[in-house]
This record gives sequence, C-alpha cells and structure tokens, in this order.
Amino acid sequence: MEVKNVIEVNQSSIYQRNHLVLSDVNFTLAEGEFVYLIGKTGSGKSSLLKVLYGDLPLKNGNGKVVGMDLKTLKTSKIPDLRRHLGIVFQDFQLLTDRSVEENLKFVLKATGWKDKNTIEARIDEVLDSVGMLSKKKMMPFRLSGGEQQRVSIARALLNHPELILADEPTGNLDPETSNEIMNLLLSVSKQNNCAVLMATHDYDIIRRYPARKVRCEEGRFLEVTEELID
Ligand SMILES: Nc1ncnc2c1ncn2[C@@H]1O[C@H](COP(=O)(O)OP(=O)(O)OP(=O)(O)O)[C@@H](O)[C@H]1O
Repeated sequence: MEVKNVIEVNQSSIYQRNHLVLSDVNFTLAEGEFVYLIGKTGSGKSSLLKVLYGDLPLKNGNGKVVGMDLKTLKTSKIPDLRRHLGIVFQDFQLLTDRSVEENLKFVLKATGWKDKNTIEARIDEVLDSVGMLSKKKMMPFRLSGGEQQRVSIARALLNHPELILADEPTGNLDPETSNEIMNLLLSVSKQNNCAVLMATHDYDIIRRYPARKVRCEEGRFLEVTEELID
C-alpha cells in the first residue's frame, strides 16, 4: 500500500516578516508518524509550525499539509486547513469564560457542525478518549495543567485530524504529568492513525519516548541521525 504524506516541504525558507529564521527546509511526515521537532529557544520551531498551520506565509519552495498547497493557500482557505489539523499549545489556550463542554462545542460550531445530538455525541467521545468525560461541565480554571492539556488534546481531535501539530505541549507541566500527556499523545496518534509533529526541548521526554527527530539549528533544518543528543 502506498504511504501518504501529511506534510511535504521542499526547499523552503521560513521567515518572520523579513527575518530569515530557517533556510533549505526539506521535510516529509508520513500518515500516522510521530516526530519530534527539537532545537534551542529561538531556533525556529514555532515559526515552522506556524507556517504549517497557515499562521505565517510560505515564501519560497513548496509545501503541502494534509494535501493542501501552502504556497497558493488563500486566507479564506485557512479555516479549511485548520479543520484537518489539530493544534496543541504549551499554554493550552482554552477559552476561560466557558466550560470544557462549551469550549469543544465552540470549535465544532465554528467548523460547520449543526446537529445538536451529533455535536453532543462527538464531545463525549473525545472527552472519553482523553479520560476527561467526568469533567465536562467544569470551567478550565478549576482544572490542573495536565487536565487542561487533556482537554486541549480532545479539542484537537474533534474533526478527526490526520495531523496534530503540538508546540511544547509538556512545557508547562511537571515531569510526571508530562509523561501522562506523552502517553496520551502517543496513544491517540496510534488509535486514530494521526501523525504528530511535536516541538520540544525536553530531552528527558525524547529519551523516554524515542521517535524520529528533526532539529532546527543555526538557521538550518536537519534530520537527526545520531543516537546521542545533547
Ligand atoms: N513575531 C515575530 N516577529 C519577528 N521575529 C520573530 C517573531 N517571532 C519570533 N521571531 C524570531 O524568529 C526566530 C525564531 O523564533 P521561534 O519562536 O520560531 O523559535 P522557537 O524555536 O519556537 O523558540 P521557543 O522555544 O522559544 O518558542 C527568533 O529569532 C525570534 O526572535
């Protein structure tokens, strides 16, 4: 069977306005694959992820994410791209003025879901898959960091994404909770055949959960081949 790629980037440079952050980026991510994006603070991990979810333009080279061409992506098509992606942030980014359930409902309605029963069933399904069904009515500020991250992973799963982009998802969590979130990310990736590109500089996590690694370093983007990483 032919393997489908959910990310294909060729000969691209990543810019923040006119500042060149990364050049000569060549990268493919196959469906269902889990890959770490590593590199020091300021090396360009977030900038690359932003290009992949349409928050920064792809200025040169070619890029495709979940089959959509980043080079010709019109602003009006960005919601379409995001519908096929799940995005998980370090600071969870839940809406603070509404419950867990309402956070998820907001996303479903914004992405075109209409039927009340279908919406409720999908919310229960994703919350159950991250072990948060019993916290459905809670406000985010009453949840621990780990629980908030679980909800944000549930939110990422709502539209059956082929790809999750996770920017330092364990960055605000203690080591034990980080391990729980890693186990969850790995299991949802496997269960849903959903690829994950996870930016991190947490080397304990990388050692504990080995996977393919790519690195941003001094303006370049490299595949990491050595076993030992600093
Ligand atoms: N909005 C912006 N405007 C201009 N330059 C920016 C902007 N955001 C980031 N940069 C610059 O782009 C470079 C890459 O930053 P980026 O946030 O992608 O790195 P990172 O590897 O994700 O770091 P961190 O782990 O701190 O998030 C840095 O030199 C940064 O100063």
